[in-house]
Amino acid sequence: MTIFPPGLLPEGLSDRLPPQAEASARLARRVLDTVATHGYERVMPPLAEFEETLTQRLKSMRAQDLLRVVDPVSQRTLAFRPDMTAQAGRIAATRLANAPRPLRLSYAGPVIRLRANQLRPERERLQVGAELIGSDSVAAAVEIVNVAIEALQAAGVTGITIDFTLPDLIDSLAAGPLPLAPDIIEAVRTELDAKDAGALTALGPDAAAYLPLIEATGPFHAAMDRLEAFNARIGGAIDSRIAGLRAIAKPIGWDITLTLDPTERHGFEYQNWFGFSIFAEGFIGEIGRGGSYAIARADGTDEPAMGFSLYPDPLIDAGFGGESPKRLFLPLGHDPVRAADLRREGWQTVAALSEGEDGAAQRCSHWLNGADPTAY
Ligand SMILES: N[C@@H](Cc1c[nH]c[nH+]1)C(=O)O
Repeated sequence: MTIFPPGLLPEGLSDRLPPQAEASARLARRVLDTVATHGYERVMPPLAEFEETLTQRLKSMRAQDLLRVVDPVSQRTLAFRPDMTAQAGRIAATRLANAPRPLRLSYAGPVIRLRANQLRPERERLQVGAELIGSDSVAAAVEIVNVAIEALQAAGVTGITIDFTLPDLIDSLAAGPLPLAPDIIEAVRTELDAKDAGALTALGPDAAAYLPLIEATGPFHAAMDRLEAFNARIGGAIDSRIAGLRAIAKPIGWDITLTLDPTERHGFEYQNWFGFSIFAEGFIGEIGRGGSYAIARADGTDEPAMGFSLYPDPLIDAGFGGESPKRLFLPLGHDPVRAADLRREGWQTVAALSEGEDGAAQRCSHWLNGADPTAY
């Protein structure tokens, strides 16, 4: 039998220790508090569900991304949640089906994926987010993007970039003004993703019609001009998308960098007309994502929704959410009434249990010297 070293954890799973564990909770709290000021109310779905209920609700949530286990009790396959958006959708479609719309829900908790991605080796990540259920309008997008920005700013994040995308653009163009044979749609998507103009042209004239989309990428205003030129060439087929993007961008503060990548689809498996990625200066990869999507109702119809999720772990690693608490050592024989007063004033106290303990070694900045906290 293999003996496991007691400190060994499965690949991609790890502990958060002091002080990061507290920083993580604090950061989640700040985001939840910010979204609460905009009317979003918290739900706490379970860590695992029946695999079917997770995959059914959101179109194209792929079963192969899920970490699954067979439940000995129900004999059914359970899956750890990879994304709480699907669970908020399930709650909205079932237990809160009759709650008035729009329904504003928020959530925070760990999510688990089968495989880590190249940028981050963790399979478990903290996800904090908000979902606006009942609308996927431009007004809903404006609210969601701005609430996401405000939540990050409340957490102390600066240098924010929002990258807009139109996740179902290729599908809708292919079904309308720029027809593509079904067997080349995927190849067109791949080459647009790779921004490989040569390979796109090589797929034939139908595919080459999509070339201008490669150019319509980059800083928002310049990229939008190129997207508009493309739109003019296809008879205004994406007028409403363009108007929508412009309206969403308009109220965003000058301190936020806006970019456009209309064909970006990485991470947008279920979003439809609108998607966005959030980046922060100094961090590789996105720290959040959001967009519009459809939730399947029990009667088979769809309900529109819009939301965002943040993945704050890289921020926590970088020290966001950290605060140096005022930590006070209480020597043996201290005055407990005074200590209680000081706790009410915001001190964290560490009481000696035996003679000869060292408060500084307990990471205390001060010790209680009579009635006065005294710095070490
Ligand atoms: N949950 C999605 C983002 C999202 C929230 N709501 C809509 N989209 C993600 O993590 O990629």
